[in-house]
Amino acid sequence: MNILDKIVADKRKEVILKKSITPASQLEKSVLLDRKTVSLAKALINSKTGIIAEHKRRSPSKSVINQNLNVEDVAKGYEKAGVSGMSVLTDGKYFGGSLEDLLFARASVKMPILRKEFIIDEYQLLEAKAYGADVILLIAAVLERPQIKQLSEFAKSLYLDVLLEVHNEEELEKSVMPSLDMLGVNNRNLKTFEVSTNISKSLSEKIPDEFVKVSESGISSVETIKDLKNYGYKGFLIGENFMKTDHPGKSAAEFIRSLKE
Ligand SMILES: O=P(O)(O)OC[C@@H](O)[C@@H](O)c1c[nH]c2ccccc12
Repeated sequence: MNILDKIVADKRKEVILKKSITPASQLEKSVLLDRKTVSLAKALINSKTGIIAEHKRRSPSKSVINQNLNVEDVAKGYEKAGVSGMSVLTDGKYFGGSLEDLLFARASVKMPILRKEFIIDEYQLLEAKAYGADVILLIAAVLERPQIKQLSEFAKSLYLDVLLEVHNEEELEKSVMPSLDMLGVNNRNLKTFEVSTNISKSLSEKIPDEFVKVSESGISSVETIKDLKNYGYKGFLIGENFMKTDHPGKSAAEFIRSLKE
């Protein structure tokens, strides 16, 4: 079994257990469920830089990245740096994140927040909204087209933006539908962890113009972003490059400063 299959198998068990503790009907009563969301897609269209900065403590590919930070400080630092949005990993077992991280990030900043999670069930979308997310991620590698349709339409009914992530042409072709807002190309293969920003370049022309294009993972230089902008990318998801430092907010601020030069 590859790592992605393992993560998803664990996620299915997790969702079943969570539903038995907190039923969906209870999540629907969350005070945050009526919250007005802010659109990441719109923020990216209106941004010169388009950085989406991630909170990620560890990952299966890198193990520990940074366990010493406070999510509220990271969120405030990113917002001060002028990023377009923040991504918060909520998977606990493989990424060391939690829904509490999402909630604390939400309480600290006004910018759009993405719940970075392996979504396989509508229940997780209710959770996303209930804990303060504005945007959800759907990963084409772990979903069939009918599920993508069902989950993205449910997300839209909650006024959440949808970022659909692909890694190859086949995933892109099976996924395109009107209920998506942004199409993300993951430069990292989630099964092998190989990283190459060339994947963003080669897939760019196959992404229909109505979707905001986002390039995800393995981005550590301003030059890479300047290059990817020529291929129509408006959003750039960066995790490790900021999180490996003692002050992710400060490194994001420096990064954005040099991107503007
Ligand atoms: O830390 P990086 O290489 O800058 O990558 C960030 C983000 O793209 C990555 O964490 C990610 C992209 N898609 C995912 C899906 C699940 C978990 C994590 C991810």
